[in-house]
Amino acid sequence: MPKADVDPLALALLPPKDESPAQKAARLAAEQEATRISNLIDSELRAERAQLKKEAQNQHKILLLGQAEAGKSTVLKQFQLVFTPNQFRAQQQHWKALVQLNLVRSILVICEALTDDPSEYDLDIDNFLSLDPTVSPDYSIKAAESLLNEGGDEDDTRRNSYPYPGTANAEIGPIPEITVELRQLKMRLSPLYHVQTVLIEHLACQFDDPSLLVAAHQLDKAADGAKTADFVVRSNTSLNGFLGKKLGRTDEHEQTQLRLDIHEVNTILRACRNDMIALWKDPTVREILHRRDVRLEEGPGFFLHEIERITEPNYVPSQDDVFRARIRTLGVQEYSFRLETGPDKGREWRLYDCGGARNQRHSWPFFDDCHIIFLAPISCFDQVLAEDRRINRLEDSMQLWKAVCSSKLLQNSEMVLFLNKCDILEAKLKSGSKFSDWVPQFDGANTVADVTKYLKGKFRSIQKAHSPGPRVFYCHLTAVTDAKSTAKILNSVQELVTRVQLQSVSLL
Ligand SMILES: Nc1nc2c(ncn2[C@@H]2O[C@H](COP(=O)(O)OP(=O)(O)OP(=O)(O)O)[C@@H](O)[C@H]2O)c(=O)[nH]1
Ligand SMILES: [Mg+2]
Repeated sequence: MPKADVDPLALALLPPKDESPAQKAARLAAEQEATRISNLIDSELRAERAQLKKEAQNQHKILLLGQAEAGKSTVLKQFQLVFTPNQFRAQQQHWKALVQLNLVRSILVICEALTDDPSEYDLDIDNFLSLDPTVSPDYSIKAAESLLNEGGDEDDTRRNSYPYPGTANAEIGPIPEITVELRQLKMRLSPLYHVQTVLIEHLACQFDDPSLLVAAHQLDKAADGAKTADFVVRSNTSLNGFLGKKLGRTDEHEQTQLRLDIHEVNTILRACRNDMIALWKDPTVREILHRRDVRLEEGPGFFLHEIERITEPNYVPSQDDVFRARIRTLGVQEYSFRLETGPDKGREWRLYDCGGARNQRHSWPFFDDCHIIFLAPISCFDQVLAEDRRINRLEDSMQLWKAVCSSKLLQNSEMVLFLNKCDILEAKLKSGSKFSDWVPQFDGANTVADVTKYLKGKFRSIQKAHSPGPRVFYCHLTAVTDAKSTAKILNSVQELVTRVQLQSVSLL
């Protein structure tokens, strides 16, 4: 045989030339055993793969997508209430610290606004309440003309720069004088900075997320001028995991300390109750907020109308409080449950709640066998993204919808669009905000019916133009903080997903 044709590996595996019969028998036995073990591993792997495939077929994956504050985490809570109500109720009390924190943050926003020295007041309200501290200081938005322009490219030359009226920095007229009484009130409420720190620490333990502790300490340091810091729920924390968790610390002393701190929080909140109510009711305060264009009522986690109830000694969050409590999602939060009733009983649902801020979207997990619930908050037609103040929020939702519809990986996914926050839209239109001031092409009446009809048409045409293949347009007008109407919608989503599954099985 020519030298080049010799396989060096085969040569190396040849038995030794001087192998004795006993050595040969031992070698063959060892080879046989190795083959048996290899076959066993192969068959175990095959069985495992088949099991995973079976489980995947028996599972529905739903991605909740949309920009920050669209309502995705709220839909997740609604799913929990509709499909695993016992679990939801069992966990209701765990939301208490978050509701208290939302309330305290609102009060501190007001305290920050109570200054007549403009150099002292540069509070970025969106960030203070919920979002990234790293936002652009540019308070312009895209031209309304390009707002609903379907192509929606990123051409800066088509942007109109004009001041955004919904920001804290857009001061409208002079600030009324801050009376001695108000200054004293503000002083008496200063222990709330400490309350805020303790609550964040407490939540950090519930979430088992030390980075929240960092946020708490930053707040501590900046107690006399806290302007940033955020509270978040991170990926790899499942909702079930977070809420089911006991205080995460192992050290008994620390746990006791934390409980004492929480006791202290409740005491301080009760002691500050009347001052908080007085602050929120004060006409001068309202005027200052108006002048500074701080619109707390429209923001997330607004509990100022319920100070008395929330500061009660035995306060337990109501169902409604849970839906209104605000915490930002970072990364992807997973939540799974099995249907307890109906024809699809036993089927596992896996929901993926994705952080919607711009810097979170790269981690959205797209699967080729999932369905999408896309939330577009339509009340924010006159607002900009907190993380990029050049971008109008409605425009951002449309661009995002376009990107999701265009995805090739998602071409077989059903997409259900929730035009959300219809309740806020209604209040806004009724209070005099004109949709056509922001969307000049809109020539309908300034009513929810006309505005939603118009927006439905826009989203429908984006889907039609950008989907890789034909796709049915499923759209609901929602206010996902409302349990009753949302339950109906989630049931119809469940029926849709089940029907699609049955169809795909019958096609196989
Ligand atoms: N009034 C009203 N508030 C809503 C509605 N949907 C959501 N919210 C509130 O808006 C805030 C933000 O909702 P989330 O569900 O946390 O938003 P998200 O999409 O998960 O936001 P990220 O986690 O930042 O991506 C919460 O305080 C909700 O209670 C709605 O339809 N109406
Ligand atoms: Mg969220």
